[in-house]
Amino acid sequence: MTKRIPFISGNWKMHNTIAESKALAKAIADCKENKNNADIMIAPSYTSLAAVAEAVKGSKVAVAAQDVHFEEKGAFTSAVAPSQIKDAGASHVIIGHSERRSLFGDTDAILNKKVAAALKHGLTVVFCVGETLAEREADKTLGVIESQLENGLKGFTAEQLSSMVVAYEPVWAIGTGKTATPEQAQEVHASTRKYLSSKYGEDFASKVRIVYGGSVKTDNVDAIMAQPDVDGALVGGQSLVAEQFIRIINFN
Ligand SMILES: O=C[C@H](O)COP(=O)(O)O
Repeated sequence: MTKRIPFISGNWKMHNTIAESKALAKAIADCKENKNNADIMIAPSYTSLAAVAEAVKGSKVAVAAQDVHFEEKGAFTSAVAPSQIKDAGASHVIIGHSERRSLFGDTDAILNKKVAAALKHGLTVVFCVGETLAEREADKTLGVIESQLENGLKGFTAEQLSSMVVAYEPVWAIGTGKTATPEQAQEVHASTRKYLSSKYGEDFASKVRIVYGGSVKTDNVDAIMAQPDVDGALVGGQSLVAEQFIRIINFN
């Protein structure tokens, strides 16, 4: 079995001033404790991207934007282009977060264009999928996730997607304190890997990292990370406190 490097990421959402972001980023970058040798990524607000990229320079911490627009440049008030994200020092981008899907109208078709734009500029894509509570209760979870992957990633080859990370984030577990049980997470991760294998081949599926997000905390990360198909975490709330995020990076 391929050994996948754990991927522990923090999505700071709409939090922190530039000064606060710099301090948090520095505290994470300066911490030499990384016993799982995990890849680490943090996603500050656009306003803090450049300062955070500067603060973590030379460390193992990668910087991500929380979204990207698909156009190269032009009259798109408030949008940020992939080249601008790169220019600010980010190497990664989160695409398809459920808050983007539900609050800002990002459809599968829009997300597909965002993935294309990000890949064109060499950004590593963290592609988010996940079901709502109603969808889970209607037993539609696996179908919903397959359709988000199918439509969001339409047209790309395994080679193009080779650096992509998939984040499974059940919408009902985000910021609610409700976490999927390790078994629930494992079930979805395993079925997602199976789907990716049927689409992009076994080699791709054995290497792609599928991370879990949704109320990951210091007290549940160990059990979640113990699941064979869970390769990391996308952490919201607890990524805003250096001590907690560092504990999550150093899961047991
Ligand atoms: O991107 C992160 C997720 O939305 C999880 O957020 P949370 O850890 O606050 O539930």
